[in-house]
Amino acid sequence: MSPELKNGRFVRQANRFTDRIGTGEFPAEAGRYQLYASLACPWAHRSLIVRRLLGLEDTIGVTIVDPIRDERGWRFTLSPDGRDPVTGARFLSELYTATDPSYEGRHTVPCVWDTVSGRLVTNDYPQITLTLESAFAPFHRPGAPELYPEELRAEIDEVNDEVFHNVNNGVYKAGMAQTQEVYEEAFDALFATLDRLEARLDGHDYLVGDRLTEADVRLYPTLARFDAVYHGHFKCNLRRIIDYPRLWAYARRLYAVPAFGETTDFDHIKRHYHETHRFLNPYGIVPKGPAISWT
Ligand SMILES: N[C@@H](CCC(=O)N[C@@H](CS)C(=O)NCC(=O)O)C(=O)O
Repeated sequence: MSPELKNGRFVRQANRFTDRIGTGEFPAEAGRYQLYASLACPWAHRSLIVRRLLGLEDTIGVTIVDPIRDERGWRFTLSPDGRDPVTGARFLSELYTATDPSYEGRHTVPCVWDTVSGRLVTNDYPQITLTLESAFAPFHRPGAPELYPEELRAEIDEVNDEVFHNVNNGVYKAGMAQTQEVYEEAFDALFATLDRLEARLDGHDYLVGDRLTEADVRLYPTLARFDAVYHGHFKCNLRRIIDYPRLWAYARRLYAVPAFGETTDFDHIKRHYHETHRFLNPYGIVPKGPAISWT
């Protein structure tokens, strides 16, 4: 990653491709779109969880990138011939360039490719899960959960906002900080929010409305990566998730759901961060621990 830094502060780039499936030239259709994801990336993890929860595996294909990103970016080296089976590309960047030859931002996952027009529709990760929940509703499996119900949206949005700034992106702000002050600010906000979430889960299995929602989908990927990566690599070490009894029980409860557990790959997670972020970990040594059982 080439972090976006302003005064020692990590400021995440805006999402460049923001067309929406279900509008205009991009109708929701089975077999038309391909999702590109890394099992290491928390933003991509959300979309893999929702695809699986809603039973969209046969509707939307997925290509998983190699967990290690080198100077050429995400690669399709998990395929036997090193090429994405859908587009034939070797690097994710080829999909970005095919869509906009002048694009100069980072080539990020998750993103969604349209096989009909041969271009990227979106790399707007907060919108991707909402699109799977709304535009693809006709393709959901019977009994699929409604993750963003109308009556809970205001509360879900409020929780998501705090979780995004202080937790999902908060760990990156702490980990990428280049001044002590910026680091401590992110660190304090992160643990203050984790404390609030711990209190919020008192007597509740889920964050909002006593049911599984988009709020849980967005918090979980950060919890899954926390003790294995963020605690050490990003210096988020006031406490671990296993030190929070309710958050830890909640994280394991979600992990037991196949859509969460089976999309959680600790090997990709640990190798990606420690081997890719050489500016934080110059020798690329991957820690052997921690010994934590999620089951
Ligand atoms: N699209 C967002 C979030 C997605 C994102 O950051 N994905 C990371 C992986 S966790 C990525 O693909 N990074 C590629 C790069 O930095 O070159 C962004 O641009 O910040």
